Amino acid sequence: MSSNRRPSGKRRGAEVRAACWLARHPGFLATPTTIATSVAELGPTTTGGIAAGILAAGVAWRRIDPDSFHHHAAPRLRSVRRRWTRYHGYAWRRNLDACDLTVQDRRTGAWLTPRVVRVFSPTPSIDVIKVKMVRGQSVRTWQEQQEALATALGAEVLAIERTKARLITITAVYGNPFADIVPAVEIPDEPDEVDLTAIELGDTEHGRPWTEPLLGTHWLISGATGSGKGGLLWNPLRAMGPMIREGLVRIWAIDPKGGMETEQGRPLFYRYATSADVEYDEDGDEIRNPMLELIAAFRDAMKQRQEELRRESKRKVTISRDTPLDVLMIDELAMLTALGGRSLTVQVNRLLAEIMTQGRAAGYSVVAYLQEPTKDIVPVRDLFTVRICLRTTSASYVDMVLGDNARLRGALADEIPVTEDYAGIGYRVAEKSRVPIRVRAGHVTDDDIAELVATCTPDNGTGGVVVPFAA
Ligand SMILES: Nc1ncnc2c1ncn2[C@@H]1O[C@H](COP(=O)(O)OP(=O)(O)OP(=O)(O)O)[C@@H](O)[C@H]1O
Repeated sequence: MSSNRRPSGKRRGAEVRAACWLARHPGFLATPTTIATSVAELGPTTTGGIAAGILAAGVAWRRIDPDSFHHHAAPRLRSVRRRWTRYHGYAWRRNLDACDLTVQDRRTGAWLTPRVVRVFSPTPSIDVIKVKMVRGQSVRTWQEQQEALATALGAEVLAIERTKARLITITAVYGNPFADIVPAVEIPDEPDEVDLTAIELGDTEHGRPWTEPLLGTHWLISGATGSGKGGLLWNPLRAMGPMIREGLVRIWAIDPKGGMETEQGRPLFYRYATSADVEYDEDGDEIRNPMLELIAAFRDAMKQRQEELRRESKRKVTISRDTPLDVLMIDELAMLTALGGRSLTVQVNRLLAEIMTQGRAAGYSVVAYLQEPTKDIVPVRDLFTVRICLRTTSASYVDMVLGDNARLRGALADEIPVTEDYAGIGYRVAEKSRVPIRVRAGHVTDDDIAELVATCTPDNGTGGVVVPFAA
């Protein structure tokens, strides 16, 4: 039965409110109680020793295994600290007051302050704050004050969305953790220094190396024009340089934008095709498309490798000169999967679906770059296992690349400013927790590419000879 009762106008008693508050914050009583009990039972020296031990263990954890510390402990500690410093008490109330986000109860005259229910700070620059709105407010009330609230909180950008009845989620991004350009990743000296399960691409916002696995995965890199996708093409090549040189990794490169972006690296590639190689008849109809031929040849090579593995009763490839990691890199995938002629797009989508569903165990990976990640542009989108989102032109693209609710959890890629200061900055999400992390690709200059070509050109490369169509 729905209640039509109007609010009584009476506030709950102070003791009831205090009890409710304590029920919501059990740690507030539990912590001093535990300390007091420990002091009474074990004595102050032992209690102090335990506390120092816990602190020392935390410091040691951070020093010995910073990645796992940043993944597991730091977000929790940071969330608690921020909850009580940024989003609590007088500071929180004053900020909301300044933005007209507190509401006066007409009957009691009391000022009602929207309550922070939960704070999660996955990284030092991202806070996700769940707030319970007070009566009379809607998500629109908050969205209208979005800019004022960002200023009051000192955040660079905010996103506000309704997540449940009366609950909103505010995602706040603070500052730019990448004040300096990240240099291009180093080219290792020898192949055994390359880890194909951790290819370095740049830095995370924790100041740690940003790595992604390539063996057994397919990468999708999405970003608007000028967002810095080039860095994510050249850094992995630099990181794998010695393996390319020794024929342990073979790059099959396709550039549907005519080769402007990739021409400089041509000697590195095992196979290479660009839109400039497409042949037309006198009527302008396409008679030969080497880019399609290259994808078909990649698929055929994968089939052959699968057959060899089957004959040897192996489930997975071991990377060697005879069975290298074959990587198909496609700059601007949309040109082949949506924007080409109908026959081309149908064939490319079919081939890619086949390669991406079967290629991983055989050592065949696809790395694709694109600007618009919608399903009609890239029907094979869901087959990519590693996804990176640089600056996007639409808020909806973020979840398309990084998965449901990635934007709400902090990946505000559509809010990355359109300036070169922010080029190469984007988001990735942690596999298990789905927590977004800000990353920046290393900045690869023409000299860095020239160094790569000079030191890592393989002797088995065809220098761009296009293989015949064997589909
Ligand atoms: N990681 C980076 N750090 C600093 N600056 C970068 C970085 N990556 C790219 N830039 C700069 O940003 C500009 C655009 O980069 P880039 O050409 O790689 O963008 P893009 O996403 O490939 O664009 P398009 O889709 O138009 O080819 C370049 O001038 C480049 O120098």
